Order: sequence, then structure tokens, then C-alpha cells
Amino acid sequence: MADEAIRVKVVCRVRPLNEKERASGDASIVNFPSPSCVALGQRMYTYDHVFQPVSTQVEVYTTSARPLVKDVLSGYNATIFAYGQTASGKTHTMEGVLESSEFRGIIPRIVGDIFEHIYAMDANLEIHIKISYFEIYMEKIRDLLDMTKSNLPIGESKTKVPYVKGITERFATSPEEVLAVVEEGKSNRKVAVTNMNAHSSRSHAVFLIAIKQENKETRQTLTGKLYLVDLAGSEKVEKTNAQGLTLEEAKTINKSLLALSNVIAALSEGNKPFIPYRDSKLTRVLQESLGGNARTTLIICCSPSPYNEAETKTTLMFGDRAKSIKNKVAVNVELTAEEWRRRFEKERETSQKLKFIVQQQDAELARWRAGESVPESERSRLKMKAVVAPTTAGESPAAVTAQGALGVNIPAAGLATPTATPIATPTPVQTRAFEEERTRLCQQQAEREAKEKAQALMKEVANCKLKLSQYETHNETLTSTLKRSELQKRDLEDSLHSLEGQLQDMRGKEESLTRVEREREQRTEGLEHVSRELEDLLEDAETLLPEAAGSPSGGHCWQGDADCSDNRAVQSSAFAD
Ligand SMILES: Nc1ncnc2c1ncn2[C@@H]1O[C@H](COP(=O)(O)OP(=O)(O)OP(=O)(O)O)[C@@H](O)[C@H]1O
Repeated sequence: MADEAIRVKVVCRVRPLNEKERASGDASIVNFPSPSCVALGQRMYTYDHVFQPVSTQVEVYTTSARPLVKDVLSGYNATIFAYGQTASGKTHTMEGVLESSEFRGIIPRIVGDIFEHIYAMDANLEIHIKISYFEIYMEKIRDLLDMTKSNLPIGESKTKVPYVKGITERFATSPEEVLAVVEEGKSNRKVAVTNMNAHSSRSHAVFLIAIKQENKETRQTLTGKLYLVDLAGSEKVEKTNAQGLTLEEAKTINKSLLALSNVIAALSEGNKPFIPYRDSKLTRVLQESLGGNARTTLIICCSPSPYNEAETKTTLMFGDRAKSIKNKVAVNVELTAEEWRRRFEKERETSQKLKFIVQQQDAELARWRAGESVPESERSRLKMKAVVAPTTAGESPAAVTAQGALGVNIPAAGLATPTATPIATPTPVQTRAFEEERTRLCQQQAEREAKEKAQALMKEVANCKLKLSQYETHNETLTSTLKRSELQKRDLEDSLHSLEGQLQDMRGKEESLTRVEREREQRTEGLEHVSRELEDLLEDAETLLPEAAGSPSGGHCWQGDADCSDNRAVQSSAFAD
């Protein structure tokens, strides 16, 4: 069965303000411009549907979950995730009050509907319903229906579908039995931990219903799996007053949600070759629900309280990204040997016809490409869709073509030899179909050229990126050299500064030396002057001595001699002058 691309459906539910929140102010989300739109701050967010605070449980169920009942019973896989911060209403939405007909959430309602459908189904069908319930906490998978299984591994089926190995599977034959299993799981979850609130906020609860239908006549089986997931609170661990948690624990708690965001981001980009499913247990277990074979609905739960505005915005953005994810769904059908053989024959026949059409069209396209105008009579007259898509039930597509729906009669043996095929005159409808086909081929060619151009551009971009990274490296080197030079400059400036200081000191010393020198010179000059005067005096004295020789003291001056002391006084005053 061909895969069908189905977008992940995203709905948003805004819960009402609780009493405490109401007492402390107005809600931050009040604007719902349309049934699929919600505004927060300046931004508007659009989803498949937005549920306002007044929405009821039955409204939420009818719009977001009920359509999946038929899908699961038709052999498709389906998943419903509830995402949002703690106390945003995830559990209220998924479980609600199990025993209240008004406040019951999605799980009890969907279980009820599944059984209603089953009770109305063909008596030839043998139906088995198996329930599993587990939680993922700190990257460990714990079976909520068998408390001895606290760290279950993940295995992979033959078709590469991950599953929890060794998980308990309970058979159920009525909604009451399923709900009893839900209650059992919930109470086990409570028993296992002392701090229920914090724990439930930080663990992911996964409820799985697997429905297998076996046709007693044909032995054909259909299997649909429904995952109902109440995710851990998406807020940062520190905001939940995570007491007694080590940093490692805090990181592990967030690991699954972070991995979920990364998987969603990678899938929403659409062209990523690698999706990091293996980064966490949650994304691994739910691999099929994200980009795989499942119809998936994501319910983003939002608090309207201004206190939670930042987290609400993150939640809205998470939902916005998830909108663009496309899953590839296919019915999980197991065929009997006879059906397999018939299908194989049919596929072989179809593939032979397709091969023939491709040959014809390739030949024609080659002629068009070579600039040749292919005459009407030589143009390809077969349409692929007519070969592939069945028209009436029970008729093989190949048979439809072979019967001449397009005016062509292809003998089975002659399929590989296109030249041997007789071509009838086409009707106007057929001509239009062929023209469309030709346009499609031309478009294909244009697309191919565009693709080549895109590839060349991508190469160019890659080159530019490489150059950019080289420039960046060079720039880094220059920056570090510049930094080094700056440091050297600063060192040199310091040295210069200290040398200038020393120079100034030396200049000061030089000035004082000059001053001292000048003083010394002045003193020397003074001394020379005195000595000159002394010499003059001596000369005078020598001139006066012969004259004094004629005096009574014979020219000598004696102690106690009054004239002599006068004489000395005269000499001293002469020196002083
Ligand atoms: N739409 C709603 N209408 C009325 N009450 C609601 C609604 N949504 C949530 N509540 C109430 O708000 C409280 C918190 O909701 P709930 O337990 O569902 O949050 P949660 O997101 O599952 O939190 P946690 O992550 O901690 O498990 C509950 O008392 C619940 O009954």
C-alpha cells in the first residue's frame, strides 16, 4: 500500500485562569481572532484549531481525537501528544476526571468510541485489544502495569519499528477493563514516588492501545496502534523549584523534551537527512509518531496567566514548528499467502507497463530536447496515472489500461518492444490528457534544469561558506596578532614612560650640577680676587718695610706694643677689603 503524506495536526488549548491567578490580575491571552488563531503580545499564532478557556472536554475530544478512532480501526497508527508547561492542563485534557461524564478527557472518551465501533463491526472480524502503560523518567522506561520492570530496553521490529521490549500487554474486552488498567497504572505511578506532583510533571506518561483485527475468512489482519502521551512539563526545571535535584538529574529530565524539540525542528525543516530520534528514549519510542507511519495530533496546552507568559510563548512556538511535519502513513495490513501472490502478479504487470511508458516518453522527450518537433502521430499516447491508479474496484490497473481506456491495446508479450505497439487515433479527451502529460514532461525538464541550477548554486554557496570560514580563521589569527601587538605596545609605552621619568630625574640632577659648578666658579673667582688683593697688600707691605726699618722697633712689631697692634689692625682691615 502506498504511503500517504499527512501533516501533523496541531491544536492549541488555553485553560481558564485559576482562582489564585484571577485574584492577581487579568489573563495575558484574551484575543482569539478566529477559531484557529490565538494572539499573545504582538504575535498571532495559527493552528488547526484553537480552544478557548470556555471550551469543554467534549469539544476538545470531538475536534482533536475522535477522527482518529476510524483511522486506528482502519489499520493506521495514531498518536496524540499533550505538550505544555506544568499545570497548563495536559492531564486534564488527556485523562480529565475519569468517572465524570462531563469532565472525562480524551483517553476515556476515545476508548469508549473504539469499543462502540468495534461492537458494530463485521462478525467475521476477530479483534484483539492490548493495553500497555509506561512512563519515561530520567531516561528510564518504567512499566506502570508491573512495578518490577523499572528500566525496560527499546527493541526494533523486523520492519525497523522501535518498541519497548518486555512491556506488559493487558488484553481488554470492554471500555471498563481499559479504564481499570488506566487506574491501575495511575496508582502505581503514585506509589512509586513520594512527591507525586513534581514527578508527574517531570515524567512522560505513555498509554498504548494496540488493536488487531483478523478476518476469519481471508485471514487478513489489520493492526492499528494508538499512543496517548501526556508529556512532562515543558518549563525549565529550575522554575519548578526542583528540590534535591543534582545538575545531572535536571539535565536528564529535560533531555527527552530537548530531544523532542530537536526532532521536531529537524523534521519541520523537511530536508534533513538525519533526524536525531536516538537522542532520547521518548523520541525513540515515538519515532513512528514523528515523521513516520502515524497520524499525529499535538495538543499544545497553554496557561493564560501573565506569570507564565514566557513559557506559553515557547509552547506556542513549539506548536508552530510542529505544524509543518509531514508523516507518511500506511495501513498496517498483513496479507494471506494467496493475497500476496495476487498482489505480486498485479505489481509485476503494472511495472512492465510503466517501463514501456517510460521508454516511449523518454524517446519522445529526447527528441523534444534535441529541438525536434515530434509530429502528433508519433507522440506518446500513454498516461502513467491510468496505469497506476485503479478505476473500478476489483479491476487491476493494468487490466484497465490493457482494455483500451486510452485506445491502446498492449499485448502482454509485446510490452518490452514499444515499436510493435499499434497506436489508435486519440479522442479529444485523450488528446487533452496527452497534452497535459507532455506539459508535465516539459515541466519535469524545466524542473530538472532548475534543480541543476540549484545544485550549482548550492555548490557555490558551499564554496562561499568555505571561503568565509577561511577568512574567519584568518581574521581570528589577525585579531590575536593584533591583541599581541597591543600588549607589546602597552609594554613599550610603559618602558617609555619610565625612561622619561628617569630622563627627567637626570635633567634635574644635571641642573643642580650646573648650579654647583657655577657656584664653584664664583667661589674660585672670589678666591682669586682675594688672593690678588693679598698679593697687592704683600707687595705694599714689602714696599713699606724698608721705610719702617728706620723706626725705634727696628721695623719689627712686638707683642704689647701699642703701635704694633694698631699696625696689625690696619693690615687686617686691608685684608678684609
Ligand atoms: N481546561 C481546563 N478547565 C478547567 N480546569 C483545568 C483546565 N485545564 C487544567 N485545569 C486544572 O488545572 C490544574 C492543572 O492541570 P493539569 O494537572 O492537567 O496540568 P498538567 O499540565 O498536566 O500539569 P503536570 O505537568 O504537572 O502534570 C488541574 O487542577 C486541572 O483540573
